[in-house]
Amino acid sequence: MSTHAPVITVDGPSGAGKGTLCMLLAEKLGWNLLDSGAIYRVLALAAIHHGVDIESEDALVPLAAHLDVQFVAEGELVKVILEGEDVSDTLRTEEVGNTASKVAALPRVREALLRRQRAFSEAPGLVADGRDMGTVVFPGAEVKIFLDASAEERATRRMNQLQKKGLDVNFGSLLSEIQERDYRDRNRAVAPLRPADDALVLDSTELSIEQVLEKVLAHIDAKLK
Ligand SMILES: Nc1ncnc2c1ncn2[C@@H]1O[C@H](COP(=O)(O)OP(=O)(O)OP(=O)(O)O)[C@@H](O)[C@H]1O
Ligand SMILES: Nc1ccn([C@@H]2O[C@H](COP(=O)(O)O)[C@@H](O)[C@H]2O)c(=O)n1
Repeated sequence: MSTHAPVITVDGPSGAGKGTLCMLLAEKLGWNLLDSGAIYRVLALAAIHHGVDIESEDALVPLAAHLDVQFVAEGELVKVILEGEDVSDTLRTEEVGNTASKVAALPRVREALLRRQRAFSEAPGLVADGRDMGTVVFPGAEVKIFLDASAEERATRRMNQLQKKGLDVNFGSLLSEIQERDYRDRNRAVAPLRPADDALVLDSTELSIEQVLEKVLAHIDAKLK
């Protein structure tokens, strides 16, 4: 017998702080966590490794359907293992993010990844991070958040994040990569990035991580009580 597990969805553009918020929520509630972007990134990386044409939906669908990927929790971090190899760091590069957004625009690829994402919904509950969590993957979710921030603020956050890792980055190119990815994600024909009709839309441009968490927890309390 399957039991219903509650779901909180957090959608929004790249660098808005979804991953950070979802990790804190999952930790606080003791719920499962789905980083759906990581699944699209893994597919992009698998396509690169296997020399699969990222514009060929026919070639990508079987790869998506049979992705050999494991998410292994290690303390606060989640290691991503693709075909036996730890790809956690490679996965986070802007190049892989950009390729992911290209493969994510293909309808049959998205369809092939749906079941894998829905399988994360298990007791006691799920916090799901992505672009179409509230609109397509979990339309019946109990709580839906759409987290936004200006492109300039998101590029600044990404630059600080990469600089902390010791990487040399250029603000202008980061900003144009973010804008290019936003445009593709918002304008694709299938599952475009947009807030669900019943989502709380939160602009975090002027908010700290703690302020975002406080507002979201108050909304969750109100919705789940
Ligand atoms: N409200 C905030 N204020 C300042 N920095 C923030 C805020 N929220 C998140 N950050 C920082 O911004 C960076 C990007 O955040 P995060 O990875 O959570 O974004 P994301 O929306 O999940 O991006 P992506 O969709 O590309 O994975 C991180 O370094 C994080 O610490
Ligand atoms: N539900 C989702 C999640 C992600 N994508 C696409 O993957 C790209 C990478 O996502 P990150 O969250 O890891 O940055 C993103 O730009 C989207 O194109 C998606 O389509 N649906």
